[in-house]
Order: sequence, then structure tokens, then C-alpha cells
Amino acid sequence: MSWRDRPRCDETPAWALLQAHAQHHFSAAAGGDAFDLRRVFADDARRFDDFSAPAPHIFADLSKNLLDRDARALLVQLARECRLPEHCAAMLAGAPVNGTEGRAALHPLLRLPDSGDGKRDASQIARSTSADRQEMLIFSERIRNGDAFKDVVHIGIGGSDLGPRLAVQALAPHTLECTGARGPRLHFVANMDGHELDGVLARGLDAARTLFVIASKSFGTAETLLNARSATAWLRAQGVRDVAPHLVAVTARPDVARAFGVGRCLQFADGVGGRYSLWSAIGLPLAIALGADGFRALLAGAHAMDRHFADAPLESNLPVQLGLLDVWYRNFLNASSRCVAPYHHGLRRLPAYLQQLEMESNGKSVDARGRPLAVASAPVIWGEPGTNAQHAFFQMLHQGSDLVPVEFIVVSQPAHALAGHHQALIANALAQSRALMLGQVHVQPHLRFAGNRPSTTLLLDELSPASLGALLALYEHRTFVAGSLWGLNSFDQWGVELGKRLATGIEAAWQHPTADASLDPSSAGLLARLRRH
Ligand SMILES: O=P(O)(O)OC[C@H]1O[C@H](O)[C@H](O)[C@@H](O)[C@@H]1O
Repeated sequence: MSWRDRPRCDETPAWALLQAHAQHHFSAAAGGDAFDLRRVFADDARRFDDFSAPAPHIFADLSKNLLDRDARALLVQLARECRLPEHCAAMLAGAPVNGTEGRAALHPLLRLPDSGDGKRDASQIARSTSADRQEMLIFSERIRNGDAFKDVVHIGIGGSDLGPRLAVQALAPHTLECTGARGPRLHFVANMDGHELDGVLARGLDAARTLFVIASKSFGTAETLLNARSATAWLRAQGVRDVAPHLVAVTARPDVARAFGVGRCLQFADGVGGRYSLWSAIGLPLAIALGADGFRALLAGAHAMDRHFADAPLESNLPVQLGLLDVWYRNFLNASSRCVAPYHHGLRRLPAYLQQLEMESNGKSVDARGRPLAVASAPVIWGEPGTNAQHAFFQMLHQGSDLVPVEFIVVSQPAHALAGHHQALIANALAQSRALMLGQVHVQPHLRFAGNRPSTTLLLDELSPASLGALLALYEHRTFVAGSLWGLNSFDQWGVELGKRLATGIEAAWQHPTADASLDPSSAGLLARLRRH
């Protein structure tokens, strides 16, 4: 049987076994026998070791999850019955796993290292991917080390923004800004809300020495084109006659970008999905900030995770174990969301990045064969960095009515030397996961904490280009694992199209009130009020 004909999770024998297991051991109806983290730790001295999973650059403690050995074994059985290993091998080999768009998911190929002699011992697509990367890195080094540009403004949205923005923030101590090296300042603009571009242009940019990077896979995204047009108009208004040298496109559609009037095009393959594109020329601002070696280190970290995903047995394969855990919580324990709490200021945009990665990939209700799903898919991903989050929504995590698995991300080595901060930060992360698990008995109801609330802790030695690469690749593959079991195509995103189309109609109706008749009464009423201002 090929990966195309794989059964969906709810069609397997393991699914029914998992349902029975969850009902007998994990539901309130199981009464005193229900799984309790405090009891299993007391009964099992080996639980931490047994439920820990080392992977490249990351150590994962899964022991504080609502999961026992039987459930874990059944989940692995489920993965086998769903032919996950075959699907994974097909995706990594560049098979056309994105059926509705008739293409592969090429992001792991972007991370393949060059072979020793400088040539790639790989397919034609891998070789052209390598050539694209080479071209981007030569360009980024020129911008980084040259004098032509003092400011680089990266314009892009969704996958053409979230990855580079997150990575530049996360790796700030390694970038130009913090190492004191010469080089341009970096700015990001995503929203079509003019406040964002206006705010960047107001930072004292000298038009003659400003480069705009227009990052759009399709080169057809409304927000990006609007910002790119306004940037071009600004250059002209500031007296720049020849704007083309100030505009570089990063795109899979160089034909469209050239027609726009850019002076330079950096290309990447159509088979690289937007939310998986940090590793391509979309990473240009990161390459400028880090330098070519730093960018290659990011790719190497991600590649190490790719190898782990491809080679490690399912039982000790971290992306597989996390993806299975996601299915377990979503479908057997009915958790409708997962909270991500990075205890590192550099990872403050990670929840936003993961929202696109996981919810755009797996927020679907039909399977890859077009059949309605019989089970729930992607949970809501949400979060904020610790310790800020503790002073906002952790109340709900500790005493609210919903089951929310929490993911703590902790980094051992800080990149600052301020006394006392790091230990206090880490102590808080560990304390929160302990508090969720232990709870508190108290005579007063409002001071009671039920406890037995689950969490995972991902531990990184340091936040380096390599460890960030590994972390993001881990999340990509975990998302693929859950999507594969749900039977989804995790690589398309048709759900974003309808709203875009309707926006065009509303924009037209703004100018022509007679067109209001084509709108529903609520939208027409709101538009009428808005027009008055
Ligand atoms: O890179 P672009 O083609 O401009 O696309 C930017 C973003 O917009 C789309 O609507 C999708 O939702 C995203 O997956 C994509 O990353």
C-alpha cells in the first residue's frame, strides 16, 4: 500500500483501542482509578527518564503529560497503522504530498548540506535549490558588508514575515545590531494598515540609502503589493529617480516581480510552502543580520532535526512523539487548545509563528481525499512569553474549567550577563509546571488548585542559529505528523481565499454605495457608518 492510500486515524483498529483506554483510565468516569500525575510519579521512579526524549539541540521532558505507557504504545501502533513512516519518507523525498496544489513540500530539501566538493549529490530540484541559496547568500553578504544601504525594510506577510521576523528577534545577540558590526538596520512591515509602514518610514530613513525587500511567494498578496507601492511612491517623493536598485523581490514568481519594476529578483521553488519558507531566500533579512555562516548554521540545525525525524524509531522520535501527543489530547482528552509559553524574550513571537504553522496547516475539516473529517483537527495555539504570561492568563491554566496542555520552552544559557535574572526566570518556568501538576488542597474553595494539569518542557542549551533551526523544524514535523494521522493535506490553505475575495468586493462598494445592495444587512450597515467618517 502506498502513502497515498493510507488509512485515516479513525479507520484503524488502534483508534478504537485508544478510545477504550482513554475512557477507562483518563475520564472522570474512571473515578479513583483515573490517571493522576502525582500518583504515577510516586509509583514510578523511572517516569522522568522513560518519558524524556533527547533530539538534536533539544531535550524534551514529556513526563508531566496525561499519558501512560499503554496509551503511548497504542499511539505508536496508530502511527504504524496510518502508515506514518511511509508518508514521512515520501514527504522528505519530495513526493507530491500536497495533492490539491499538485506539488511536493520541499522545505526539508532547502536544508540539505552542500557536499564536500561544493556540488550537491542530489536531484535536480535539490541542485537548483542550492543555487538559489548560493545566490541569496552572495547578495546578503553584499548588503551586509557594503556601504550602499543603511536601512533594509522587509515587506511581506504570513509566511513571508513571521519566520524571518521571529528568527531575527530570537537571534538578536548574534546579529549586526548587537555584535556592533557594521551593516544596515533591519525593519519589518507586514500589515496593510498604513500605521506600520508609516512608523518605519518615520525612523529617520534616508531614501537614497534604503533597500526594500518585497517578499511574496505569489507576488500577488494584497497587503504586500500595497506596501510595496507605497514604498516606491515614498522613494520617488524623497527624490530617488531610479527606484529599481532600491527594490529587491524574493518570490517564486520572478516574472510578476519584474513587471512590478524591481531591480533584482531572488527566487525560490514553488514547492516551498509560505509557512515553511524561512529556509529559502525568504530568510534574506536573517542572512543579512547573521551573515552567511550563521544562516547556514540555522539550516544545519534544521537538517539535524530532519535526520532525526527520518531515522529515529517512532518510540524515540521527538516530532513523532509530540505529534502523537497532540492527537491524544485533541481527540481522546478533548483539549481544544494548546498554550505555548517560551521563557525567552527572543522567542516572544513564537506563538504567532506557530499559529500560522499549525492552524493554517491542520485547521481543516475535509481529508486529503475530500471526505469530511470524523474527528476534530488542529487545536487553537496560543501563548505569550513567560513570565509575562503568568501575570495575564495563567490564572485560567491553574483554576479554569478547560484542559489546556502547556508547552514550556526553556533555554539553559542566557545571552546576557545581568545577575539574578536567568535563575529567576528558569525557577518560574519550573515552578509553573510543578504548580500545574501538584495543585493545592485548601479548606477555602477559591484557594484550591485541582492539579494534575499537563505540561511539556522543551529544553535548549542555548538559543543559537542551530538550535533555533532544530526547534522550528521540530514544530514543522510535529505538525506534519498530526496532520498525517488526521488524513489531511497539511500543505494547502484554501481557507484563506474566500475572505480575500470578499474584501475586493467591499473595497469596491466603499466607492459605490449602490453596490451595498449586494452585501448582507450587517456588512452594509457597518459600511454605511464607516463612510460617514
Ligand atoms: O508570500 P505570499 O504569496 O505573499 O503569501 C503570504 C501569505 O498569504 C497567504 O494568504 C497565506 O495565508 C499564507 O500561507 C502566505 O504565507
